[in-house]
Amino acid sequence: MKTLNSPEQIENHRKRLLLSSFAFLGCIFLGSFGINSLLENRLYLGVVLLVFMGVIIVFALKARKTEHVQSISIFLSALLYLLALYLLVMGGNEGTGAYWTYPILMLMILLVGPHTGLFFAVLYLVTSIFVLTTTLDFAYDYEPAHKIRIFASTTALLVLIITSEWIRFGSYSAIAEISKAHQNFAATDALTKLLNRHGLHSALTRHSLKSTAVVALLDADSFKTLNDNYGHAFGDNVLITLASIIRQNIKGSDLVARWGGEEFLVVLLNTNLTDAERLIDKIKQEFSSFSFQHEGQTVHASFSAGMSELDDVNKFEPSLKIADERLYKAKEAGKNTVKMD
Ligand SMILES: Nc1nc2c(ncn2[C@@H]2O[C@H](COP(=O)(O)OP(=O)(O)OP(=O)(O)O)[C@@H](O)[C@H]2O)c(=O)[nH]1
Repeated sequence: MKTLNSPEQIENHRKRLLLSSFAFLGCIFLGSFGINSLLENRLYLGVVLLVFMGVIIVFALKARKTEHVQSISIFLSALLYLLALYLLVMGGNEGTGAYWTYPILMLMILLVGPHTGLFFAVLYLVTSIFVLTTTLDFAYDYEPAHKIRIFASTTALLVLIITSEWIRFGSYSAIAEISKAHQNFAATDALTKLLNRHGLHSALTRHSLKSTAVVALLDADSFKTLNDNYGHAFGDNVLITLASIIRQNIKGSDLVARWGGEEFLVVLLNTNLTDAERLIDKIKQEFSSFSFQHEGQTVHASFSAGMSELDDVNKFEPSLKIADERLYKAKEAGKNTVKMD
């Protein structure tokens, strides 16, 4: 079975299952009642039921192949509304049509959810008041007491199903929010609030590069010494500051992640090595001239970087390897350096 990754996919899956089970039930009930009505010479009713059965089957099959099933669901709910109204007005077989409106109305709301479902429910109640209180020549002649019972039980059913749908939708929205928060949490580095490795990988797979991008791997210089001399909290502050300087200098569409302890990875989109080097150099200047304070003393930090080109998301790992090799060269060249070859 295909894995359902988002609440939206789960909701679409629920509707698909609902349509399939209704198509199955529809074949049994609409089919047998339709054929029976034809055999008993109730031509219109028989044709309506059989045509409806066909429509449901076609749409249930179509929904299996469609990603977003809401438009199909709204269309089917409108047809279900008309079918329920038809059964109420014409009375089906000797007035029993009204009984069949109950499952039909239930499905009409389950298919579209609480918001659109409320619209259909109110529409049905208003039209059924009109139908039950007006004398129509072609309509089934219900007993007055029967009319009141039909209306009262329909109202009770619709109120219950709409309420339960609102509750389901409320819990579903809460779960969706929690799930989103967990996804963000799993993709974010706690210290710098940048993406973490996992977050960058997933963000990158969502991108299809329109033109060349550049991968830059930045590594804070002599960070162990900074930690040893000024403490871990000071080191943390240096990392937070570097993260913030990078973020301020890149475009919203670029990606930046904390790659490891004191290592940051930047993916600059739609650019080339020359322009990207200019930008990383600017970040380097800004960072190295930043004055950190420690017990009245001013401390400066720096980073080294290696850069490489990326023309295909699938070639990320080889590009990263090249950037890493160039970062190593930058460290060997005396640190506080950017290497792009
Ligand atoms: N404060 C702080 N330090 C960290 C964190 N993550 C890793 N480090 C430290 O970063 C230091 C990295 O040290 P090394 O890998 O030896 O690198 P370096 O001292 O920067 O040396 P070069 O890379 O050659 O410049 C280690 O001492 C880690 O403990 C963190 O989240 N906060």
